[in-house]
Amino acid sequence: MSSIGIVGGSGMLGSAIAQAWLDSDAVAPGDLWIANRSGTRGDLPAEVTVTDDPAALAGACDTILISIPPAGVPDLHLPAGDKLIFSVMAAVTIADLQRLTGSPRIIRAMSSPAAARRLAYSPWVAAPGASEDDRMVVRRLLSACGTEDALEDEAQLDHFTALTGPVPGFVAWFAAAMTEHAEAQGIPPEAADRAIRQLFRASGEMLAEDPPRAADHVRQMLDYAGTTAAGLQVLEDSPLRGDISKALSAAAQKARDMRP
Ligand SMILES: NC(=O)C1=CN([C@@H]2O[C@H](COP(=O)(O)OP(=O)(O)OC[C@H]3O[C@@H](n4cnc5c(N)ncnc54)[C@H](O)[C@@H]3O)[C@@H](O)[C@H]2O)C=CC1
Ligand SMILES: O=C(O)[C@@H]1CCC=N1
Repeated sequence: MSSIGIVGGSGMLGSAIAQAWLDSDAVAPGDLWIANRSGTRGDLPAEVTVTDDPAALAGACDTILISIPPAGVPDLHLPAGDKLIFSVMAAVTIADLQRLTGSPRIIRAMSSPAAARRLAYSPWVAAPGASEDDRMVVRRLLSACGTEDALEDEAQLDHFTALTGPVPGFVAWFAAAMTEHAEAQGIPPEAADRAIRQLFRASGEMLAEDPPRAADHVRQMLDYAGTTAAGLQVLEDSPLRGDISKALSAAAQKARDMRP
């Protein structure tokens, strides 16, 4: 593969993606460029080129991933001609990316730091100027980070910014609530912590298997009509489902409000 650069490649998400690419051999270290604010290498292998100049990276690389905070976008100088640009930034639209880089070949994705474990979910939307080859390149690069899906409606990426961008994100809130409940019952905090971490590890693996789907698991437990069903019925009768939807909508709205 030709050179590929990550602007913001030492940040939380950019470094996770770089690690996935290097670990999976999707990108050879000698083909990878990283731009960050300081130009410092950190733990990156010596063959990776590190720069504090995004324009130099854009000059050298055929494919450029942008992963900087949305607030930094107005100050970013990244003339890219017609190179392939792809972004995992929240809030920054395909139109913004076209204005920023001048390139028509844009693919906008959402991903997550779970990429470091090759467990990210990365939905993406291509601009009309992106070719079939461009789509294949990005599909391969995002597959190296976990699973990916091509979508048609760019607006849905704001919802994925809420749903799957943060890891463990909203799931951590449920784990914390269960841990607090266990502690409130007098269970020693260390045991409560270990118990709930193990529960979420096992649940994650079981839910990743398909089928059954999450809703089918719930239905099976309700049908079993045992202890779990008694608790689940309290949730079913509560406003929690609507509140979860409100929370995810607020996060998606924040992404829309953060447009640079
Ligand atoms: N951290 C997360 O969980 C997720 C982050 N994202 C998105 O990823 C993007 C990056 O987020 P994080 O990695 O959390 O940020 P971060 O703050 O950890 O890292 C940002 C990186 O960008 C570099 N940077 C900033 N401005 C730059 C510039 N003008 N030129 C070169 N390098 C520059 C910084 O040196 C740093 O390495 C954001 O747009 C965010 O919305 C998306 C999904 C999840
Ligand atoms: O919380 C945030 O703003 C970032 C974007 C998506 C996930 N984390």
